[in-house]
Amino acid sequence: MRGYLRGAAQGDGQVRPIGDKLVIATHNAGKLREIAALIEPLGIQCFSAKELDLPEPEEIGNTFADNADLKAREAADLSGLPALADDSGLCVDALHGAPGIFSARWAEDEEGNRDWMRAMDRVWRECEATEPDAAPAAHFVCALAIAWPNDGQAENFEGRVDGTLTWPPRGEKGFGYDPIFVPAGHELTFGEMEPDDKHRMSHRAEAFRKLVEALQ
Ligand SMILES: O=c1nc[nH]c2c1ncn2[C@H]1C[C@H](O)[C@@H](COP(=O)(O)OP(=O)(O)OP(=O)(O)O)O1
Ligand SMILES: [Mg+2]
Repeated sequence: MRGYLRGAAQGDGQVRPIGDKLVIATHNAGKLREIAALIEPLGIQCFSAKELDLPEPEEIGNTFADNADLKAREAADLSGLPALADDSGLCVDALHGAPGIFSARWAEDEEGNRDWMRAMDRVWRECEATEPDAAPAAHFVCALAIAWPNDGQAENFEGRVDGTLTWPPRGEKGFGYDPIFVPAGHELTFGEMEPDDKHRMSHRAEAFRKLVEALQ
C-alpha cells in the first residue's frame, strides 16, 4: 500500500508507514478473496497467512476489534511485515447479537471442521424458537485491524450492514452465512449477489472505505 496511515482509531494522530507489502492475516478463503478484491486498487503486494504458513491464533477477545487486533499483531510479529486482519460475524437481534464473535465457531464440529449449513440451520432454528413468522433482523459486522511488527498496537476500522434473515438458504456465490442474509432494500441474498454488488454495500467494504480514508 502506498502511503501512510494516520492513527485514526486511536486518535493519537500518529502517522505510520505501510510500505508496499502487507500480510492478509486470515485463514478463511472466502474472506481472503473479498479482501484481495477490495485491496487491489491500492496497488499493494499481499501475502496470505496461509502461504506464509502462519498459525491460526486462538481468538480469545470479547469483541470483534480485540480479535482483529490479536490476529493482526501476531501475523505482523511473526512475518516482520505490516499485517491486516478481519474479525467479523453475524449478529441477530432476536438472539441478542448471537452468534456475533462466535459466528465461525457455530459452524464447527468437535474436530473443528466447519459446516455452514449446520451454522445457518442453528441460527434459523433459534430464531424460530423466539420469533416465529418474522423476517428476523440481523447485521454483519467487520472489524479490520492493521498492525506493525513488534509495535504492540493496531489501527481499527469497523463496518456494518443491516438486513434480514431468510429461509431456506439461497445462492452459492459468497461464503459463511451469505445464503440466509438479505441486505436492507434488496431482494437477493449475499449468496446470490455478484461479488461486486456485495462490495458496494457490505460490512467489509465499509470498513475498507474507512481504512482508505485514513491513508495519506
Ligand atoms: O461477509 C460475510 N458473509 C458471510 N459470513 C460472514 C461474512 N463475514 C463474516 N462471516 C461469518 C463467517 C465467518 O467464518 C465468521 C467470521 O469469523 P472469523 O473468526 O472472523 O473468521 P474466520 O475464522 O473464518 O477466519 P480468520 O479468523 O482466519 O480470519 O463470520
Ligand atoms: Mg477466526
